[in-house]
Amino acid sequence: MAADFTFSWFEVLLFVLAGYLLIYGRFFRNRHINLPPGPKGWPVIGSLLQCGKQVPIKFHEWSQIYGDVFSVKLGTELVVVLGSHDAIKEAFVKKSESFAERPKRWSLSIATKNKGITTPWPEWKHTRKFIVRTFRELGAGKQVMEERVCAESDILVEYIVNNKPTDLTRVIYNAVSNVLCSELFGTRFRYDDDDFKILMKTMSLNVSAITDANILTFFPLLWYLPTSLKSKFLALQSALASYVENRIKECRQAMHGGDPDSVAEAFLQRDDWDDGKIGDLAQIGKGLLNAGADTTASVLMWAILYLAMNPEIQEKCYSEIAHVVGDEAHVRMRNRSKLPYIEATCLEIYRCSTVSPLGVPHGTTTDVDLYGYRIPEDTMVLGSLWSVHMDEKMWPSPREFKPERFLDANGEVVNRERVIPYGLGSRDCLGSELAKMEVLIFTTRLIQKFKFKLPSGCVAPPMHGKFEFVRHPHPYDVISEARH
Ligand code: HEM
Repeated sequence: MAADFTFSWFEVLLFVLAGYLLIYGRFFRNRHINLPPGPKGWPVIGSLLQCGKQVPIKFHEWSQIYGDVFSVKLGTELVVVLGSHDAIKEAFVKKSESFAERPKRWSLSIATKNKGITTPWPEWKHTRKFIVRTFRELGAGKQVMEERVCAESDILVEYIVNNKPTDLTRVIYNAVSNVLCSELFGTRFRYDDDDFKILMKTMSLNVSAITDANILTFFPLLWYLPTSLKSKFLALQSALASYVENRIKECRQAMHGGDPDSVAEAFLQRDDWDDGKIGDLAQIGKGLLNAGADTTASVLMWAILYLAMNPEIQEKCYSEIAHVVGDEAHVRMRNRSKLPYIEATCLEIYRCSTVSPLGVPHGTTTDVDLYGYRIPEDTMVLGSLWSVHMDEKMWPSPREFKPERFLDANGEVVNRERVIPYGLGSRDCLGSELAKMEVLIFTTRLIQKFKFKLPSGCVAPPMHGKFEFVRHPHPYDVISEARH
């Protein structure tokens, strides 16, 4: 219990000293290594203050000063940042074995109980492979996934209030979370279901708790102190895990014995399944909810904002969809090649929104050489997707929203491989196939049904967005005018 811990000042001082000696032991070891260059930070806090609130923008500036690979001290943590497409490819694809871990840090280990996927858990490879296969079977094989996304996009349309300035964040979150629940547990929920409302509330609190708890990664000694940051973070993680565990138990009761139609059912049908593993499966499910809902919802919120701010682009998208599939049929993944302007618009949405600007931290499995520098084992490595997507040499006027930059003179889509919202390599986004489907089907369904406009006289929100763990747009109201 938090209140039972009392320390004298002398004990605190001893504790802090011991901790920093330990950490600086590592620092002195690293001093003799040929680390990538980077900004000089202060003792103890490193360069945290220089980063400010717009960390990816600062990292982009530093990559222009120090090069494609630079290092920075954040608190007590040495972080290596990869600031270009080439550097990310070199590390995460070509030297994937050395960069494939997640860093062994307390926040990650405690939050995941060292289980799940986004975790320094020895079994992550095995688990990841199984989930990718299950998603593939639900997606490509039986097309259950696409049907579910189409059905949810129609329900979303019903919930969107016409002609009244409205913030759509909540309904968009409901829709993408419901798709995830369908994939994970085989059931969707009514948006007014009490259990679903609790899940939504817990997930939204969890997003801020994860962002706030970042500081604990950079000052790991804080984990030993009974701070409210830590207790809030742990309480929300455990609430989410027990929610998932209850859904898995329901799923087990409803199992029909045929081909699995959800991730939970696929696990429950495995030969090596026993009920003692239910906690592990809950951690896996929790990880998928954490990783999949906020990111996808944020891309869709950016999409609506960019469309509302660019009526001509919105109309071009509508005309192409109306011409190729009409007003009623859903756009399907197989239609993509016939919809180059839509594909270009989605690429531009991904690029301009870059909702995961620094990806998920990687950890080195061994001392490794990169671009002539030496990176020590278990160093935190971040791929700056923001730098890739804001590279002026590749994307002139990178802050402008211009789908045309992805179309050549013949109207063919170009440079799609230079947009990497899902990362690269063996730890890239595990849910990317589902997410791509959701972004395409939801965005096109909304364009088919509505004309989005910013309320007259209203100033667009600041477009730099809020850089949290996920990059969100600032809250905004939009008018959704029904087309038919
Ligand atoms: C548009 C939406 C999404 C974006 C932009 C996105 C982006 C990313 C990125 C950048 C990473 C880190 C890659 C790396 O470490 O190099 C990642 C990892 C991950 N994503 Fe996504 N993601 C999205 C949706 C989803 C969805 C829907 C799911 C689940 C169904 C999901 C599950 C995961 C998981 C589990 C990981 C960690 C993989 C691992 O550690 O091996 N993501 N995502």
